[in-house]
Amino acid sequence: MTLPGSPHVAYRGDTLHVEDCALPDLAARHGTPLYVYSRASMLAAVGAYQRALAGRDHLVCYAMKANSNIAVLQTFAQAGCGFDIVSGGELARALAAGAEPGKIVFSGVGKTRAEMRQALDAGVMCFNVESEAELDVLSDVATQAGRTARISLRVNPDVDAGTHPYISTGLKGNKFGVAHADAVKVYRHAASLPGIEVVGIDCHIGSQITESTPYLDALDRMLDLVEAVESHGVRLHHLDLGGGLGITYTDEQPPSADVLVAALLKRIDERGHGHRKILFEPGRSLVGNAGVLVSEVLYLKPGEEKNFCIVDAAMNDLMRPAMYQAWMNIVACRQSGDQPVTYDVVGPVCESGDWLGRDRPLAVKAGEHIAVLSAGAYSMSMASNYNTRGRAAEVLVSGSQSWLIRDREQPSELFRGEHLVPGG
Ligand SMILES: Cc1ncc(COP(=O)(O)O)c(C=O)c1O
Ligand SMILES: N[C@@H](CCCC[NH3+])C(=O)O
Repeated sequence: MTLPGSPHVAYRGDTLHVEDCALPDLAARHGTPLYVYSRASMLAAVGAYQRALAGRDHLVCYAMKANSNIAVLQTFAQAGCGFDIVSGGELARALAAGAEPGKIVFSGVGKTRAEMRQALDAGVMCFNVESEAELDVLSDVATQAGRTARISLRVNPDVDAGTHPYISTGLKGNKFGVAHADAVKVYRHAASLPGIEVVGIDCHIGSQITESTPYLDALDRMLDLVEAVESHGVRLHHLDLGGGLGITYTDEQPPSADVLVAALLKRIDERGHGHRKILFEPGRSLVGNAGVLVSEVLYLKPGEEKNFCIVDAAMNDLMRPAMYQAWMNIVACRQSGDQPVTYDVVGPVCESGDWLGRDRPLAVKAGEHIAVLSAGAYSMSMASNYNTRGRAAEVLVSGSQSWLIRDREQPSELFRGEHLVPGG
């Protein structure tokens, strides 16, 4: 039976599989909560971008904040991707996974001097600079290091991405990027600074975007700027169109990556910019539908107003429902013929906000497993240790093969760096 999301996550008979691996078997082998990812799903997703960009100078930089397990990064590095990073920690992870430094772009509004130095020493392709103040500091750090920082400005195009306010980034009121109206001035300043080489322009308007129109509007605003900047003699070699393409959690129908990229390339060509290198920074659309979170049903608790299905995964494992009221599909790993009951699916954490799904029809018993679908992006990467809960294990699947790509965190690891005070 097919489910919304990835074709690689599907029922075979009554049992939910990721590719050829049955989820109850993986749960029995590795315990729960357990994240399971389909490699074929990730490769298909990145392939759609790459095919649409074939024949032109391009780079798909996976926005690794979506899912930063090093085996996931390795998968994308081997597929030819670069990476969009936002911290020194992400740089270290990307390099550990085999990323080519020359394919890394460094985004983020609050890069520290130490992170800038680390990235310069590694030889990243480009810093996506988000303010004039950051530009001055980067010039200083690069000059002191005797290096040149290649930069693009992240421009805030003031376009409404039509998504959740917490994940919209391209409006005037957002903290991200340089205001469109200031960009020419800031580019001219950049071009005058020692240790700085201007190489591109960048924009990222938000996440879980389900329409092409905001992208086309932002692109037009960017191309206007490119023309204005170049009229002042500052050359821009690449256009980085950011990430943000949405996925299907339930009934959303975002454009496919092929369709979106084709529409953007058409506009770029029509406006005479087809010679430029094109970058994208997709995160969610490469990994979101590739992952599931498998959890064991601990207790079924009938209530006066609600029935609760208490599972062993909680908001610390998967924060999206609590944080954004995000709706994520929850299904039984083994379908039974029993009549479904409507439950709030909740975890063991001591917060009323600790829920994974509300009012969900499920036919499950204690000891059986449920799976939260489309949990490959912003799920494990946002997990915390709240309530001193070790983070989940992770498994990568390819066909009938599976690899444990992250051990379950043990309680002793959680207070390893803490210290008792003397004489207490
Ligand atoms: C600068 C930047 N690039 C790329 C992304 C990836 O976004 P998404 O996962 O929605 O594709 C993000 C996160 O929204 C971002 O902040
Ligand atoms: N964490 C958000 C997306 C954030 C995008 C970060 N730039 C989500 O789960 O939807």
